[in-house]
Amino acid sequence: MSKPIWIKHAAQLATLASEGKGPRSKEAMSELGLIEDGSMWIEEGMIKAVGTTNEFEERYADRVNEAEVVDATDHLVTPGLVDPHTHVVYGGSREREFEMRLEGASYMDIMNAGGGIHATTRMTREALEEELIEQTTLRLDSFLAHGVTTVEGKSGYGMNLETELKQLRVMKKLQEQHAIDLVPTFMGAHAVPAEYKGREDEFVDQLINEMLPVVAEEKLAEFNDVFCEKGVFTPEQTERILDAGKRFGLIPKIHADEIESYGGAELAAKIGSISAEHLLKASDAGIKAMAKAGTIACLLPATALYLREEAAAGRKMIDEGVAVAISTDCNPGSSPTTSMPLVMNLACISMRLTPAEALTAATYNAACAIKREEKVGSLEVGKQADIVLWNVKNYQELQYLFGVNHVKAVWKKGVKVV
Ligand SMILES: N=CN[C@@H](CCC(=O)O)C(=O)O
Ligand SMILES: [Zn+2]
Repeated sequence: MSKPIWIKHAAQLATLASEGKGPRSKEAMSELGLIEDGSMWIEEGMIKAVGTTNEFEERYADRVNEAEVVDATDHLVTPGLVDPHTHVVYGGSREREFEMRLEGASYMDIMNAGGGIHATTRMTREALEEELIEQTTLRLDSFLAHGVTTVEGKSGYGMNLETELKQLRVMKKLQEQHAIDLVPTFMGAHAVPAEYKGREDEFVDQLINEMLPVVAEEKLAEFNDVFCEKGVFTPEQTERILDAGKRFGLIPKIHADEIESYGGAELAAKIGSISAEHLLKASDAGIKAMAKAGTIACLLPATALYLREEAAAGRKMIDEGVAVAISTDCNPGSSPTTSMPLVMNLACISMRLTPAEALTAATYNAACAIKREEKVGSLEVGKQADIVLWNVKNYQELQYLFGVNHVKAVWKKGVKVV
């Protein structure tokens, strides 16, 4: 049995204590449950107590010798960050497209010419399972180094049964092998594969009748996501796919209104999608509908920056009552990054979230977007000891000193991994 850990004298402990209340919106996004000169007691991978160091000196006076003591003087301590939207399992890379976009080509031009998602699909179909495991492990290591302890991952670079299953099985294996918790999403509807060009509805039928049943039968995914975008899947096709997924117990998510305003936010609200992703071009009516339905907005400011597009209206969404989460969108085309700290910085700079809101969006609300709020996303008794010790004194400094990785140490389920 490992020693208990006592993290003491934290300059600031941002607990995000939420008492299971569910996604935070409006003012609740600013409530970080701060404790100054904070302490935490960790045992068997779980958080056993959270409070001030003063309280702990008395409470644990007779156990201090058995514990490993971590002095967090002058350091901020937060929950492990949660990334609720990634495409982390893929083959190959697309640096040439980066150059092409700088030369003037658009994301959709490249995709329609057989590049983009189609290029990664070809490379992922060709890759051996072991190669995908090796490449994805490096990305997950990098996530951990940036303070991220839980990552959602999507399939969607197969778009045939064989490769979709290969991606999902890679995630299952990595969930067993890697310290990070991986949450799997089926995204067979990421694009219409080249071999189905002009026969889009046939592909939707295949997805519903042949892929979804196997994914569900093998319990390889918890969520079902669709790229609802002009020229990809229509709102009607999206609804059919997500409805079918629901019948197999898969929870809907939608890539909505990324490139054009297409009714994606409205659809997410209408069908009870847990979240809608991107939302760069979401309409005002869509934002209002999401607030009313309690749909979480999963915003991806690094993607907007990388595509040189204006970021989503994060400030407005919060003011309208939408619960906002943020994510890297880690993928080989529109956001090849694993840095959630950078994403928090960008959430402030390009979407005008406050530093406190950005931290909530990257922890508790992110956990809610992947239904992990009972285990991670806040520092509360009974939760997993997923904890980050930062080289800054407070949460404002974390967002202010931007573009730098301030991680000093990371514990995953009570084990020091960084
Ligand atoms: N927009 C759709 N899917 C991904 C990008 C995938 C890719 O370009 O490979 C996204 O969320 O940004
Ligand atoms: Zn995505």
